[in-house]
Amino acid sequence: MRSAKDFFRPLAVGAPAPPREVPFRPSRMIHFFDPGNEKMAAKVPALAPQVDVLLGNLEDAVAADRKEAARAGLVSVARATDFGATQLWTRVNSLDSPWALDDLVTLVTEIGDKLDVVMVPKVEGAHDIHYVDRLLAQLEARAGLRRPILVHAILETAAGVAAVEEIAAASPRMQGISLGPADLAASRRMKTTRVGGGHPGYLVREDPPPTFGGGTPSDAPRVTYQQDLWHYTIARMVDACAAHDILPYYGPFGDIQDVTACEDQFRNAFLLGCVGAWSLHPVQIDIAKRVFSPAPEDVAWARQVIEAMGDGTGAVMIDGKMQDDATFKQCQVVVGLADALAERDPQLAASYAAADKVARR
Ligand SMILES: CC(=O)SCCNC(=O)CCNC(=O)[C@H](O)C(C)(C)COP(=O)(O)OP(=O)(O)OC[C@H]1O[C@@H](n2cnc3c(N)ncnc32)[C@H](O)[C@@H]1OP(=O)(O)O
Ligand SMILES: O=CC(=O)O
Ligand SMILES: [Mg+2]
Repeated sequence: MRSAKDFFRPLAVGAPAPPREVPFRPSRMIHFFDPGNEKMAAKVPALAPQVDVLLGNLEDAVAADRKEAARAGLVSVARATDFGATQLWTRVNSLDSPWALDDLVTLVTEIGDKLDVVMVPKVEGAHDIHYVDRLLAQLEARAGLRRPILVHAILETAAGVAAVEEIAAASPRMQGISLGPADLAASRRMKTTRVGGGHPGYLVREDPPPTFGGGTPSDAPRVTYQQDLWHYTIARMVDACAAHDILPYYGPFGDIQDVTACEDQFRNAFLLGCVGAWSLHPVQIDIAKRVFSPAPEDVAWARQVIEAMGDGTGAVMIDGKMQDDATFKQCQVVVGLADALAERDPQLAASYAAADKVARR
């Protein structure tokens, strides 16, 4: 067992020191592109200023005979592009595939200085993170990197969900976790055929009207409510991430044309504590930006509560609602996120300032 003191020592001689905390950088959308698809890769320089994170995907959705081309494509697009403040991530192939080792060796060696985060799919337990952790340290030392590359796990196997707390705690490199609803559905043997979102068959139905005195049951229609297939897993992932000070994300929403349901899925994740989601297609970028930035009127309200609460203790009434230490802390979360995002997004900063002005009238 590693001692607590070892935790922050490099795992290879000459590797950079592991991070002590996850630096806050906006990551409202992790935008996926296939670096082996020349048309898509050509859009990367123009996409960079529009997104928080660009992710060169090497795993699922890249055909087996295109794996090498995707890896080589990512090396050339990373070398040729100035990403500015936008983060560059990659999703490597899963650790049980024949490509994962070459993905890590090539990418850290060739473009390690540009890579912020490596997303690891199908993580089943802390042992998977330990493997990547040590390998990254060796490769960083060999490449002479000064900054450690962070690790992001996808929660998309039943074993991974059962071990989510130990995965979150497995390394100081852990940056966050994304829900992978498509693979998770397969791993759990769910009977869906979708990438995220709900299912009309997963519902509750209101009771039939009571038949007092043994009358004939009514055949009047009964309202049904579609339920959220992902609530349990997202909530569990959020708790594991919050407990270990790393960041939770919703993953992919595959029905690209259903922008309304995509927005709903993203918003549910945001309200439950997630900081971002994946965008698979350009149309999902603005949805994520809108949803994962606190709404200007909510920020203005939160500032009002913080101001009224003074040192954050006690209780006050605002507009008929009781506020106390706990709502003060919730409001600090909202304002803290808004301020951090506004620092890098002038348009958002302006909309927060405008809402604040209206609220103070
Ligand atoms: C379960 C999981 O693992 S999810 C993660 C893995 N999946 C992915 O990464 C999928 C990424 N996305 C894609 O591959 C594509 O968006 C697809 C296949 C879903 C749809 O692609 P298309 O059929 O080309 O979509 P569409 O015709 O609407 O594209 C419009 C334009 O946007 C471009 N585009 C589409 N997706 C992207 C993207 N992710 N990034 C950049 N540009 C894109 C297309 O190249 C096209 O460009 P053009 O107008 O110059 O021709
Ligand atoms: O990789 C993502 C998923 O949903 O599977
Ligand atoms: Mg998957």
